[in-house]
Amino acid sequence: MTIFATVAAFETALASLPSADAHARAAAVARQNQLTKPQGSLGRLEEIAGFLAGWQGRAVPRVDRARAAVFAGNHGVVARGVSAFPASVTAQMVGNFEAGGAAINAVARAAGLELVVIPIDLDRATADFTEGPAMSEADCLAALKAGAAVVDSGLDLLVLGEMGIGNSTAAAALCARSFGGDGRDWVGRGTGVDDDGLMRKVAAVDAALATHDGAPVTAFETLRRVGGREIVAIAGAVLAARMAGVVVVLDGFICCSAVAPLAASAPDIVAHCIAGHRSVEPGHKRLLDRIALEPLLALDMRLGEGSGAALAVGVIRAAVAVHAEMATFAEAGVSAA
Ligand SMILES: O=C(O)c1ccc[n+]([C@@H]2O[C@H](COP(=O)([O-])O)[C@@H](O)[C@H]2O)c1
Ligand SMILES: Cc1cc2nc[nH]c2cc1C
Repeated sequence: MTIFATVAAFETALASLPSADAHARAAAVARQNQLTKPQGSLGRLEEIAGFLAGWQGRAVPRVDRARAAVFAGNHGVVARGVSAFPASVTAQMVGNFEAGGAAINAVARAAGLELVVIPIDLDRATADFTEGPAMSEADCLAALKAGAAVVDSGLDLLVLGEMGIGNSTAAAALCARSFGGDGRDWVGRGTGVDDDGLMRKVAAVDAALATHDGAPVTAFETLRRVGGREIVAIAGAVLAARMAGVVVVLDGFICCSAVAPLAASAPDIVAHCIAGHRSVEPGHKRLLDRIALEPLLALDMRLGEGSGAALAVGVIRAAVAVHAEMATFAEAGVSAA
């Protein structure tokens, strides 16, 4: 993917994002308004059908080929005691994903999603970003490319997720550096740290902000400095999906944090994205407000691994089904208003 060959190509792509097909969207809205229901009565299901129609360029959208991609990475900042779990759990959970035993496996099966798992250099954690950049330029570009590789233009929907012990601290740092605020504004309990762990997370984010203060606040530099490989890969997948016109379903706080540095310079970057759910990690609501996405579900989840986004696919499938299958007033002989 040439847009990830160089940093300049990446930033240029961000500055020239394609739009949805307005004609296909208008045709979908016109069809919705003829279906046997009071106009607007299917609420956000109607909006989802129009949204998919616009990005797929067809008046009657479909969800035949849907993929979930879960990226995994390890984080040097774990040395600061920021997670309730040891870093070794990242690779162990990848093994669990590959064996089919994790929550995402079950939810993906229930939602009719193909699942791909992409561990990125798990034996080579990022550097501790409280002290310097998490990644080299080459490593960050490689992670963007790993993300882009899960996108193919034949997909009807792409669900994104992540696994990485310590990555809720990286997510908080990405949000703070992109949107302002400090550790206290963006940090939460992640996998379930106690009060001391929470204080260590706040301190790590504040230290990272100080260390990288003065460095350029571009999308690439923020990803490279305080991100992690799995998060950068999600950013790459979101941008590649946009270029291919593929709708993305985002998961929780960490997954959504991947778009924070992009949204800071290109607010329209999430125009092809649906927020699958709102996680209980407190930064997630703040982040969704900043990127103006309204989550489909709010089920008090905080698992990650794409689970909330995959669950939302059931709602999206139903939106597409009613749009495609309902009779119009004329077809059913029902009197219109
Ligand atoms: O999706 C979320 O909002 C979410 C909230 C809390 C934790 N997680 C998951 O837990 C891990 C990060 O938590 P932590 O405490 O290790 O930073 C990572 O593997 C995420 O997938 C995910
Ligand atoms: C067990 C476990 C499963 C996960 N899935 C996503 N993040 C996770 C973190 C932990 C600790």
